[in-house]
Amino acid sequence: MRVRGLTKRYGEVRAVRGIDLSIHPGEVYAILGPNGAGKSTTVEILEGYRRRDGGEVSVLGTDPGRPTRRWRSRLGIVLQTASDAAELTVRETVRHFAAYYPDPRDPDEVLAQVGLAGKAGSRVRRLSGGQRRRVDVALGIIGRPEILFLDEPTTGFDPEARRRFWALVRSLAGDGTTIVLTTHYLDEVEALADRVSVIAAGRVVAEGPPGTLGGRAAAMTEITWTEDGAPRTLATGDPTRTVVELAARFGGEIPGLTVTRPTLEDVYLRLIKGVRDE
Ligand SMILES: Nc1ncnc2c1ncn2[C@@H]1O[C@H](COP(=O)(O)OP(=O)(O)OP(=O)(O)O)[C@@H](O)[C@H]1O
Repeated sequence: MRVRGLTKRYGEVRAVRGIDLSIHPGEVYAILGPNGAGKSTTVEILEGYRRRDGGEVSVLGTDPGRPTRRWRSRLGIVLQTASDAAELTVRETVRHFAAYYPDPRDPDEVLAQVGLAGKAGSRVRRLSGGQRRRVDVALGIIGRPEILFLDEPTTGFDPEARRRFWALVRSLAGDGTTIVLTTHYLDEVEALADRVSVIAAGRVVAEGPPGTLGGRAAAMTEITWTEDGAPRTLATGDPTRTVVELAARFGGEIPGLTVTRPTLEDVYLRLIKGVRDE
């Protein structure tokens, strides 16, 4: 999947201002960014649901601006808003959608994968918000997509459902499905993404694996300890040496020692700070 110089405006709003992305087959790729950054617009253009103003886009070798039915059947999409709940049961709904695809997965297997086997006979309308979201995910994967787009997929999930969902994403990626994930949960990015791009004000401000995003691996580590009854803090790019020196000074145990590396959240907040919507 390749995007070069993508632009999109809505009247006066320049929602996407020249985005480049390369997403490799089988990769879990996360897109992070504040509300209104242009993530959904970008993803909807990739999905063939929104027209772009400029730039080049290729998804599975096709320009999403000229989508074909066959091409659409190779994509799985879980939109941000939950699907309308009809009077159908969960199993009926999933079976109904399976019929649209040339080589669908088994509906009951998919329901088990998303943790809805016990609700297969319930009407979708009667499900809780998080359970309905799982129906959306089931519909996203029923067609055995080569690329799965997940737009804030775990909103409303309880912690156990999120973990289960993460395992599902890993297993889909393990089977070779490319996953494009937009989310506001940084732990989700850390748990799942091979690479992440941070979009702010319609541009990519950083890209890389979560562990090294924005120079995270080399960023300053904060070391705190207690000395003469008072807390001490030191920021260092060489934490091991600092700890060794402190240990030598104290002749062993360092009182109250903590070593804190910057979290993905620290790095993310630094990256988007000061990006102006000019
Ligand atoms: N259909 C539309 N008509 C007019 N403006 C729009 C439309 N869709 C989005 N926008 C504007 O474009 C900008 C980018 O919106 P977009 O939905 O792509 O952001 P986002 O990064 O997905 O945000 P969120 O995290 O809130 O989902 C925002 O300023 C938004 O108000």
